[in-house]
Amino acid sequence: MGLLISKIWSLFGNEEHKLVLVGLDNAGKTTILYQLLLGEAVHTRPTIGSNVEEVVWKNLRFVMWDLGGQQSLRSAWNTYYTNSEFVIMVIDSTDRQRLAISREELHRMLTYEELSRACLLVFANKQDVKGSMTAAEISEQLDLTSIKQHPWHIQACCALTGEGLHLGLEWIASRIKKK
Ligand SMILES: Nc1nc2c(ncn2[C@@H]2O[C@H](COP(=O)(O)OP(=O)(O)OP(=O)(O)O)[C@@H](O)[C@H]2O)c(=O)[nH]1
Ligand SMILES: [Mg+2]
Repeated sequence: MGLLISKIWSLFGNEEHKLVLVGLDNAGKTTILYQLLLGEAVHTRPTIGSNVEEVVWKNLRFVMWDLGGQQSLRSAWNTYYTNSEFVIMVIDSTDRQRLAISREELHRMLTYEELSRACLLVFANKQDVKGSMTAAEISEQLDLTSIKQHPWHIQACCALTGEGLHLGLEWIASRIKKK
């Protein structure tokens, strides 16, 4: 009965979906969060701790946790994992040098029991910058095809204009429907 009620409840779009935005410092997580919330690029500062906002899109309600990506803050990411349905990893597509660090952080993160049922969306951000890596290149460097336990998807985007962000949300919505 409880399950039936929650299913009907979700049909009306009243269910909240928890997402965590992770990625190295300067990747563009906070810019993405506020672009989705406000439809504009805001001026950001490095996040110390986290930002949390409710983003309503179509008939879906997301609670988005944007976590600080500086090295000293990454060890605290796991304190946000409980009940997260989606992990959004944001990559600065201009930052070739630190892609290996992103790969390590990503694969370490996916070993957490709290995320065993989570889906992964990777945003290949900063596509407006000339010479930035393509989503295909990033996918290969992050070794995404080795991820078998989590549905995943990579989406090229530009947080400054918002281009690509809603395509990412479309994928998330498609995963919610499959649940
Ligand atoms: N050119 C370009 N710059 C971007 C884009 N997205 C974000 N930026 C810039 O990148 C810088 C860092 O953005 P933030 O959103 O603060 O990065 P963050 O991932 O939240 O960083 P931390 O909070 O330190 O983890 C800012 O100067 C943004 O304006 C993008 O798509 N293109
Ligand atoms: Mg930030």
